[in-house]
Amino acid sequence: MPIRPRRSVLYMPGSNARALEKARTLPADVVILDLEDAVAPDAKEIARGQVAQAVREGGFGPREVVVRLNGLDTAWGEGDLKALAPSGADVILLPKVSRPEDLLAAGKAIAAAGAPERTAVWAMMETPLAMLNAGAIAAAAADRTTRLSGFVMGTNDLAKETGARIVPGRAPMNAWLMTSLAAARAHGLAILDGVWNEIADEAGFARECAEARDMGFDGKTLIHPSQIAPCNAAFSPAEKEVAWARTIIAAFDQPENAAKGAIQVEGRMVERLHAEMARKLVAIADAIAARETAA
Ligand SMILES: CC(C)(COP(=O)(O)OP(=O)(O)OC[C@H]1O[C@@H](n2cnc3c(N)ncnc32)[C@H](O)[C@@H]1OP(=O)(O)O)[C@@H](O)C(=O)NCCC(=O)NCCSC(=O)C[C@H](O)C(=O)O
Ligand SMILES: [Mg+2]
Repeated sequence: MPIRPRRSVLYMPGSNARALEKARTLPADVVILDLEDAVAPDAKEIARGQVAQAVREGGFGPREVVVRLNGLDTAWGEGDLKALAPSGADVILLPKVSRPEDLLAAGKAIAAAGAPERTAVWAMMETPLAMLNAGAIAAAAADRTTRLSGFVMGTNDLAKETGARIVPGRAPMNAWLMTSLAAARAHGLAILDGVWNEIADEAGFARECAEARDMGFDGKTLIHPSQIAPCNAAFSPAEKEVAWARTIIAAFDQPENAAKGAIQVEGRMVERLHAEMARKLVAIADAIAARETAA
């Protein structure tokens, strides 16, 4: 699979026509057109129609287009599936996945509703059961009928369902975040951090982006356009990091190092696993550069 930057992942309510229009021009790497919790029950049908039309019309350029459906066990799930599965969205995001069986059933329903093969599935990790089943849910990716290729943390629902508070540093949630992350990586999935609700608290947001990057998330889900630029900055490798990665790669490419497992570069011990990490970092930096020159 080609490496895609997924630094900034902006939710927008499917009922908000202005936001859907703006999605085509904002510098987010991924847009999530939401039919679930951002949309009031009275607006569900309008939102479904608007999102289906927006995805069909296209015009999102390099942005990955994700549609979040209502739960397939809700009054709107089946209608959402019929309208959105064949739309050509890059990803269908399923809310409140709690067990691997949820993904197996959804995969069948998505195929039956006419989704093209290229449409992938991401799972919202946002229930207490999902935290207990994270490894088994991620392992469902081995069954290709699930189409599973990513996790999205739902920290608002986790707070609601567990009573854990969302506090600076997120100590009450760190075990869940890191367990979900390990589960995702064990099975080759992308994983995105939850949202920061305090739109006006820019310093707090920057701190949480840096934490999420250091924890290993690919990017962070967002709720407002003002969060895109700082999020992109936090999840882009710094020039110094890219230069160091290139130095490591070049060092291992030297003929005298061809048979060595560990070498010294500029006073530091570097192993072949560091060269692998360096290649990944350079690939993501190149993908970001390509994204930023695109529309
Ligand atoms: C939070 C908001 C309701 C705030 O809206 P508003 O007060 O209208 O914001 P502004 O006046 O500052 O808007 C300025 C302009 O930006 C556009 N805008 C705002 N938000 C978005 C957006 N998300 N995407 C695209 N464009 C957006 C406005 O239209 C204005 O445009 P212009 O007319 O040109 O000036 C609102 O930001 C919002 O609805 N945010 C998204 C909420 C959402 O999607 N929530 C669901 C996901 S969060 C979640 O719960 C995740 C998970 O499930 C969990 O459990 O944790
Ligand atoms: Mg949620």
